[in-house]
Amino acid sequence: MNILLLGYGKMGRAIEAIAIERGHNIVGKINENNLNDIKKHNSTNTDVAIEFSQPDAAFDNIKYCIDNGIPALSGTTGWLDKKANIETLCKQKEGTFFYASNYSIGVNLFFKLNEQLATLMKAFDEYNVDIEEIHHTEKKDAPSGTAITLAEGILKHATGKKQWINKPYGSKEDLVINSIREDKVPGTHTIKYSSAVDDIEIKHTAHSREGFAKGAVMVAEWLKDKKGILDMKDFLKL
Ligand SMILES: NC(=O)C1=CN([C@@H]2O[C@H](COP(=O)(O)OP(=O)(O)OC[C@H]3O[C@@H](n4cnc5c(N)ncnc54)[C@H](OP(=O)(O)O)[C@@H]3O)[C@@H](O)[C@H]2O)C=CC1
Ligand SMILES: O=C(O)C1=N[C@H](C(=O)O)C[C@H](O)C1
Repeated sequence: MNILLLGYGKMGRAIEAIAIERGHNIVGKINENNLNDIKKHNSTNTDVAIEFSQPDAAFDNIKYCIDNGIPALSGTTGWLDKKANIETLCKQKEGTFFYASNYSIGVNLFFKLNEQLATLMKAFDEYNVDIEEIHHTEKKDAPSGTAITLAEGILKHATGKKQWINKPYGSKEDLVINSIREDKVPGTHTIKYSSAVDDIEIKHTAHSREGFAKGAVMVAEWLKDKKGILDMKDFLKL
C-alpha cells in the first residue's frame, strides 16, 4: 500500500516504522518545510493518507485529500470545530474520511468501559466524577482529544453534569478535565468517581506511541477500499 504521511513529527515517524514493518511504502512525508510537495500526490500514486500534524494544519491537509480522491485518516487533535465542514465536503465528493481522537485499541476499549461505568454510576449521586489527563510538554492542545471523547461519553449518561471544563476545579454541574503536562509522558487518562467514603478510578496508561501508530496503520489498511465517513466504532465493530 502506498501511504502519504501528512505530518512527520513524533507520530509520523512512529507510523512510518510500523508501516514499513508491515510491508507498506511511504510515498511522501509532509511537514512544515515541504508543504508544497503535497501537490505531487493523487489517487493514482497514493492509496491512503495518514494525517498527524497540528491543530491549524489538519483541515487543509484533509481537504486536499478529499478534493484529490485520496482516502484520509486523521488523528490530529484540537481542530474539531471544523470537522463538520470536512464531513460535508466528504459527502459532496463521495470521498473517504476517518477520524479518531485516539487510535490505540486499548483506549477504545477504555472508551467503552468509561460509558459502561458512567451508566452504572448514574444512580449514585453521592459520587462526583472528574477526568485527569497527563501528556508530554510538547503537546500543543489542551485538553487532549482523548479526554474530550471521555468527557462526551460521561456527559451522555451523567445527568448531574451539564458541560466539561478544562480547569482543575469547577462547580457541581461542571465535568472537570484537569490537564497536566510532564516531560515525555505519551498519554495517561484517569476517570475518578469520588465520594466521602471512597473513590472508584479507571485509568489508561500508554507506555509509548506504538499503540497509537499501530492502530493508525491497521485502520489505513482497512480504510483504503472504503467510502464515506467512518470511525473506530466501524473499524472495531464495538
Ligand atoms: N489520535 C491519536 O491516536 C493521536 C493523536 N495525536 C495527535 O497528533 C498530532 C501530532 O502529534 P505529534 O506527532 O506528537 O506532534 P509533532 O509536533 O511531533 O509533529 C507534528 C508535525 O506536523 C508537522 N506540520 C506542521 N504543519 C504542517 C502542515 N501544514 N502539514 C503537514 N505537516 C505539518 C510538523 O512539521 P515541523 O516538524 O516541520 O514543524 C511536525 O512534523 C497532535 O495533534 C496530537 O495530539 C498524537 C498521538 C496519538
Ligand atoms: O499529543 C499527543 O501526544 C496525544 N494526543 C492525543 C490526544 O490529544 O488525545 C492522543 C494521545 O493521548 C497522545
